[in-house]
Amino acid sequence: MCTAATYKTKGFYFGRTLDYEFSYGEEITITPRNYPIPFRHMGALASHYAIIGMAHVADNYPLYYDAMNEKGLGMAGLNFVGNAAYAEPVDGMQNVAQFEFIPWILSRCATIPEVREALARMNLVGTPFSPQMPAASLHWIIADKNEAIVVESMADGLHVHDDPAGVLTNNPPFDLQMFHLNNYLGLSPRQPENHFSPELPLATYSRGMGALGLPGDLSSQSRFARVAFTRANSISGDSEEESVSQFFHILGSVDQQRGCCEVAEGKYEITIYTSCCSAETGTYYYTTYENHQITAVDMKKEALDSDALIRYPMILKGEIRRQN
Ligand SMILES: C[C@H](CCC(=O)NCCS(=O)(=O)O)[C@H]1CC[C@H]2[C@@H]3[C@H](O)C[C@@H]4C[C@H](O)CC[C@]4(C)[C@H]3C[C@H](O)[C@]12C
Repeated sequence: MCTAATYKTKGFYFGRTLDYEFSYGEEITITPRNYPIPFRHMGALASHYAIIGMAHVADNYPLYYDAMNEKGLGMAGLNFVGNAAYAEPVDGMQNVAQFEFIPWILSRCATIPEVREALARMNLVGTPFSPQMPAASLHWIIADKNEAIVVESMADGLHVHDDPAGVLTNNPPFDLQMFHLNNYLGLSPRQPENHFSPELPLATYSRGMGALGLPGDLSSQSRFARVAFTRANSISGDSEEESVSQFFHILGSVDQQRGCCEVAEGKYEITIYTSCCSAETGTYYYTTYENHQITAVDMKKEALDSDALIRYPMILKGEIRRQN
């Protein structure tokens, strides 16, 4: 399972949890402006916006999971198993393989209106990266500081949904996830009043009862509701530190602990990493399952006009700061 979210203070923040039972060996990867990005059905793009994100690099190609470009546009791919369906290449369209979707969008678009235009001439195809790496079944959240959208390629075509909740998890399809939120419209961060029956002596006995009924399990539908509630009611200061700290708390509401989600005998899905990209500073912040210290890679400190990928392995292990 995975969860992605946006967050706005004075700045704009975008990130995700990557929940799975194993890792592909991902690294924080910067694609500088002059790295020629090859496209299977279109040739290479010689120069473009710089991109920072989490990627598995194979044959010197950045297979991004989530990323942001230097204009502050963010994009993440999340599992959409059983629902994702990709098209065959079509003449006269921009045929984009699903593993190219993040670089294709982030290399050329600065805003969501530009993304909508690009999507109108795109055909998302199932061309695999390699025989060992078949097309992943994904759907995507794309966001700038003003709005978020979700892109789902299904058997009946490409769907582009507005995402006013600013979150995405996995199944079911996005329109059903949004509809399901109606079940929770009575929840509130404030204490509830007795609407049950004036004839019964009902009263609150604890703080936090306004959100009683928010689902606590790890299913994607429950995580969608939980993270949407947490994000919508989040309050923090405007500084980068306060915003980033709050962002990790928002995604912390759907953190997956080892042991709670068994996917096969003795195999457990966990939150392998959590990320937060800052649009203003071009920084990729992350934590890992064993490293709760927020670690940062700042793309503006790199030679962004270069032509070679810049890679930072994740710092996987944290340290306990001892006070005595
Ligand atoms: C497994 C990851 C998604 C995690 C997730 O959503 N888990 C939820 C599980 S469930 O639905 O709730 O069961 C996805 C996100 C990005 C994916 C990777 C990226 O798409 C980049 C390449 C794409 C290639 O086609 C396949 C390998 C790959 C390297 C992908 C492997 C894998 O499918 C990743 C890592």
